[in-house]
Amino acid sequence: MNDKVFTKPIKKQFEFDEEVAAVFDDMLERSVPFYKEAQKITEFFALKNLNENGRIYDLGCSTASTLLSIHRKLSNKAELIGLDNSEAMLTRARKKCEAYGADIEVCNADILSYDYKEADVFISNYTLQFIRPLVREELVKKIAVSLKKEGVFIFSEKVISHHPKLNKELIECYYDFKKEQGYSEYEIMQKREALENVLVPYSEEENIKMALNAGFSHCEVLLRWANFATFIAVKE
Ligand SMILES: C[S@@+](CC[C@H](N)C(=O)[O-])C[C@H]1O[C@@H](n2cnc3c(N)ncnc32)[C@H](O)[C@@H]1O
Ligand SMILES: O=C(O)C(=O)C[C@]1(C(=O)O)C=C[C@@H](O)C=C1
Repeated sequence: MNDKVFTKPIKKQFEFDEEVAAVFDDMLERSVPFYKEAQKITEFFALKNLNENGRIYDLGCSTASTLLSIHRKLSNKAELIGLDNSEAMLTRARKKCEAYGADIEVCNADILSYDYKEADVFISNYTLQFIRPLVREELVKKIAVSLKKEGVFIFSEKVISHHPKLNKELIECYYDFKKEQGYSEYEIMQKREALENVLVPYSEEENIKMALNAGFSHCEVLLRWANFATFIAVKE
């Protein structure tokens, strides 16, 4: 279904509710530049670092698109677990997994308080930005602790620049992308307002620093387009 959520005046802050979940796959493909490429690169590095009988967690799995793409390429036995706290998203995730006959566990859980088991890979695409900065680093620490030695954390985020002129241009560049995707100026502004104080992006450097502070030995960018980036953090 086509995303028309912001064609009408907004009444509340952005939420992953029924209305958003119903159009979410279209919203992401048209709102995140190179979304499919980010998913492919996530899939590649996730599979490279997954051991036989290993475990992958996807934090903020939404409709399970990423885990389904990993599942399609899986050659060994592994546990794929998606966590999300939006039942509207999870209903769609379960339907998709059933339709593809994919053995993926999707749970309604808060990624901040979940009791993680040891895992080979953690993924969190476009989700940390929705976690309050005060607790975001605590969550990344929890991920680092729960990863096996040599495990990886792959995450994608909207990013900002601390160079004011460049930051303004990055946003302009992004809005041009959205217009090309068929969003009107009105929809873009409405969504911008709804996301205010809900989506709190860090810069590329701040994301890397956060991962290093949380106990990862290395973190770098795998993919970046203007104000969107995919990172990999390695535990040694
Ligand atoms: C932008 S979407 C993620 C997109 C998805 N990872 C993908 O690549 O298709 C963010 C998701 O995080 C979930 N979320 C936000 N805060 C959460 C929390 N504290 N616990 C669990 N899920 C959360 C939302 O419900 C939403 O589905
Ligand atoms: O549309 C925007 O302005 C965005 O920031 C895109 C974005 C994201 O980056 O997570 C915001 C909310 C939705 O979850 C989908 C995509």
